[in-house]
Amino acid sequence: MGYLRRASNTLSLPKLRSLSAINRVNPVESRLSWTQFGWNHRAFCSHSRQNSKDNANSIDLSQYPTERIRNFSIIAHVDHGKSTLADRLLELTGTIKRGLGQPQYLDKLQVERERGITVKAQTATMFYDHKFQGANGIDVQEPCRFLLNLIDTPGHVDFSYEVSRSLAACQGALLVVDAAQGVQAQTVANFYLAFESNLTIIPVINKIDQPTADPDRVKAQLKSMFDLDPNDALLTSAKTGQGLEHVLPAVIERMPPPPGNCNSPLRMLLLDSYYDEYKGVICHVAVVDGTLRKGDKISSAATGQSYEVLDVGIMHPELKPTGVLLTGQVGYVVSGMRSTKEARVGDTLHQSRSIVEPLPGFKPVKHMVFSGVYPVDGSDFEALNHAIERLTCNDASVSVTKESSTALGLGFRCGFLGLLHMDVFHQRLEQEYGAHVISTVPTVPYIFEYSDGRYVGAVITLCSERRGEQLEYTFIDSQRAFMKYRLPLREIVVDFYNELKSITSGYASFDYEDSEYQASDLVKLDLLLNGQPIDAMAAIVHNLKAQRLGRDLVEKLKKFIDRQMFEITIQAAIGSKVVARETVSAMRKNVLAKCYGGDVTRKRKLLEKQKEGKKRMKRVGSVDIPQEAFHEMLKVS
Ligand SMILES: Nc1nc2c(ncn2[C@@H]2O[C@H](COP(=O)(O)OP(=O)(O)OP(=O)(O)O)[C@@H](O)[C@H]2O)c(=O)[nH]1
Repeated sequence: MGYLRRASNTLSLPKLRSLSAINRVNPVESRLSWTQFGWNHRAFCSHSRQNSKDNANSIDLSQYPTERIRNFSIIAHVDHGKSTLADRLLELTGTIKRGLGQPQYLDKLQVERERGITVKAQTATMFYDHKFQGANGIDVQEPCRFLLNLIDTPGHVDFSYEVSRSLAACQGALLVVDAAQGVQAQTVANFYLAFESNLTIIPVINKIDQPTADPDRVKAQLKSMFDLDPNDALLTSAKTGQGLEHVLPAVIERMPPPPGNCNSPLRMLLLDSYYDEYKGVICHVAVVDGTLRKGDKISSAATGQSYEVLDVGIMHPELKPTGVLLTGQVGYVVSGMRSTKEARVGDTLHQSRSIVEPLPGFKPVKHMVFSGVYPVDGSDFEALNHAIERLTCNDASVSVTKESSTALGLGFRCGFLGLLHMDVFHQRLEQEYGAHVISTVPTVPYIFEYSDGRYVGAVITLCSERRGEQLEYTFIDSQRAFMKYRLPLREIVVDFYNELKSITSGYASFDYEDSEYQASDLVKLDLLLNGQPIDAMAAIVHNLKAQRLGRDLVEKLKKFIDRQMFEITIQAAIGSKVVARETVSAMRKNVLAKCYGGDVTRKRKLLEKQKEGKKRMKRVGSVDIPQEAFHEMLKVS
């Protein structure tokens, strides 16, 4: 027999074989000190004296120094029997009474019971009497009582974040595998989570009562896939109780006690939290170093906020106040946190008076699915806000940001670990908080890459349109390019900078210095109103651009000139050659207004007279050009 314990995160599986051999120590000399606990192929243990008489009110945690504590998780693929096994262990230790407890006691949420799956990791503290025996069956010592913290974890991949957080509080894990189904996808994923967390892994082949059970095949799989010694596997049936008596002794003998220094200043890892109507935010914590007592002043390393410890205790399996939590123990703390935002999962809590190095915390969550959540009735937005805040206190793996939709009004954009996680979140919102929501079609995150990749393409186009000559083009780094151009000054003075900023979303910066005069094919472009040149609007332009510019100028000027009693022609010309022309038509005075009926020749006479008058005005008339027209004309380049 042996156990698998990883010494470093970089260790490869084949190397583990020799490591497990190194870790085997002679058990005969063992006393109550983990460093002396050993393991022998023939060693066995006296199993439980049940502790059903354990009186919660008299729990004295000072009886349990770290060497008498074991923190372990149960991990497995979906439905391989974790929760059932957890129930049996709670019964075996008298933590819950047989038959009186509901099946899957630790699956407390309605959604868990309805769906028959675990979605929240749950912790329960058990007490168990154990005595070590030597190879010859002689007791090595008197039985002594151990404090065991069991964490039941979800099996579905969507909730693996719960598993990884739970493992942070453990030193060992029971890897449960269905004796008929063998190793499955989540068995592998969870094994590696535990392996990378440096945990001692004990394989438990469960459901051996099934007719199709084939424990030998599963043992071979465990050996070939994880290099776990087949002799280490425990064979159990959580249904019939077969083999269960070996589970807790194996936990005590093979798993190490929590590390940590009881004389160091307090450091606690915030594992989970939830909101209780009466007590406020209840935090689940693992005390890594030092001691926590009711009445202590503690601070959060993340927010710097301070709190007074109002209540402290263990989950046995319901909240049991103990007034203290010692190094290595897992329990709950009520500290008057008002908002769930204050209880940050992965945060380090410490005594306010001491300065400590924060614990590493947890890896950030990677959201895979996003969906909008809106109240069915828009006026319920605040109530939904409240419900989501409460629920995310208990499910830190959901990301929430406010958003608004034209059709649905104010709501939230939530990120989930998968579709089942999203579904469970919606169901919990409804069942636990009575919130009726509309959720939008789930979507996954995308990264957009614009087809031209960078802004440089647009900048090159702009510069060549402005008759630029490229002198230099280099990349400063993967994000930034440097370009040097020789550009005609006329092309950049007016709006080049604005255009550059606009096509690069403001990222490009621009500087220029004077270069010497250059020979160029230039012409003078005149603007004429009714044949008369307007000096102030004449421009020197490049010959190739003259016609287009002429057209632009003429069209633009037309917009600024009001209609008058005579027709106005606007022309652009290079010398005597007109390159563009527009006409502002005349306003027509109704000279026939007073002619009711009457002779048609009289009407014609009046119209002819009007035409003559207009010709005269056109010749002598002057056109008003507003000041802004001059300004705007400059912008046409
Ligand atoms: N025959 C047999 N059935 C078992 C045994 N252990 C558990 N089951 C059944 O297997 C099913 C799944 O058990 P659970 O304990 O809910 O499995 P789980 O691994 O906690 O499931 P998730 O929390 O969803 O991952 C239930 O119907 C149990 O009654 C066993 O030893 N033998």
